[in-house]
Amino acid sequence: MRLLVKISVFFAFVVIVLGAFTRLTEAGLGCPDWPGCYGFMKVPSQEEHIQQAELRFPDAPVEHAKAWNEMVHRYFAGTLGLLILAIAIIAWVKSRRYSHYPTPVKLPTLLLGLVIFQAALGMWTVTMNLQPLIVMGHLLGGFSVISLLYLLSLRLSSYRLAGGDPELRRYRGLAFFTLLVVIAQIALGGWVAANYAAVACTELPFCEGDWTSQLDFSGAFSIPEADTYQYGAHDYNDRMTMHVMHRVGAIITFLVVCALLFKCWRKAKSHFFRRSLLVIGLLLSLQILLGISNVVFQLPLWNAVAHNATGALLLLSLVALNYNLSRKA
Ligand code: HEM
Repeated sequence: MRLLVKISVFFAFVVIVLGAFTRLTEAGLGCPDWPGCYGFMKVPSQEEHIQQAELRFPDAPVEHAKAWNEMVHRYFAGTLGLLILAIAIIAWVKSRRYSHYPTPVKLPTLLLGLVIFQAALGMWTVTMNLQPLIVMGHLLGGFSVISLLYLLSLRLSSYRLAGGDPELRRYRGLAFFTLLVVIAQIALGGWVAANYAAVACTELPFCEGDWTSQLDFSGAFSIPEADTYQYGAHDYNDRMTMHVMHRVGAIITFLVVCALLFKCWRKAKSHFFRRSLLVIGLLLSLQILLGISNVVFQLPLWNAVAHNATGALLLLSLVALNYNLSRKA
């Protein structure tokens, strides 16, 4: 089961990266239906199938590259769903057969429920034409799945620091608060991405022109009526406000994470904790650099994919720190 969970963490990471790639190549609606693609289980390629597809969906001509991006994401996500199902079944069976050897059951069951909900969000992403709340929810769902899988993998591994570090345990509250701040920042990033607000503010450190008088907070967190949300439905002021919120969030996140790292570093005695603090610091710096490059270079594809992937890794590094701070054995 331990190996299966580790493989699933890796798979979840691949699914997250493929999800970002799909969105950024504007392939979110590459297949207008779900779970198939134009009614087929793979992208239609033969002439006769393409004709059938275009008869079924006259408003959505087949674009092979986009459709394949979307389908590869779905195949990997489907495989991840099966892996999580297998983990849940193994956990249930083990906990019944070997009651003297405790096997986590609640976490695998929660994961199974979450991955089913995540599949539903994937479907609504398509059927509701990229509604931003659904797109952001799908991003957060993916990050939740990988976090819980990683937590399960930590629970199944033996602790490398027997007894933990009692000096550091006092920072559990701060570590948990930092985790919540990072989750909020990820949600803001998801909102910017889902509303195509990345290029709504092109200067640093803040936006061009008289941006302060154009801020519109209620507009930024509303959802306008629209037939499709591809390429965004908000006006400039709303998008610029979303973008500014994510930048302010980045400053707050930076300060809170640095405070945690600074306090823990002074008390940490083991290499184990020092290494994990270093990893968090490196991921935070990389994430901020990638965020700034998103703005300076106007959202290059691989930069934006890397910003998403590093966000996931930063989250995992904080999940691990939180878990290890409270772990005793
Ligand atoms: C700790 C800091 C940060 C975290 C955790 C974070 C996280 C995220 C996440 C998860 C996304 C959504 C990615 C996606 O859906 O593909 C995002 C989007 C974005 N972030 Fe950040 N971010 C951080 C800092 C920054 C900074 C400092 C900037 C710029 C100054 C920035 C600029 C952007 C932009 C422009 C997007 C939209 C990208 C797109 O449309 O794909 N981020 N961020």
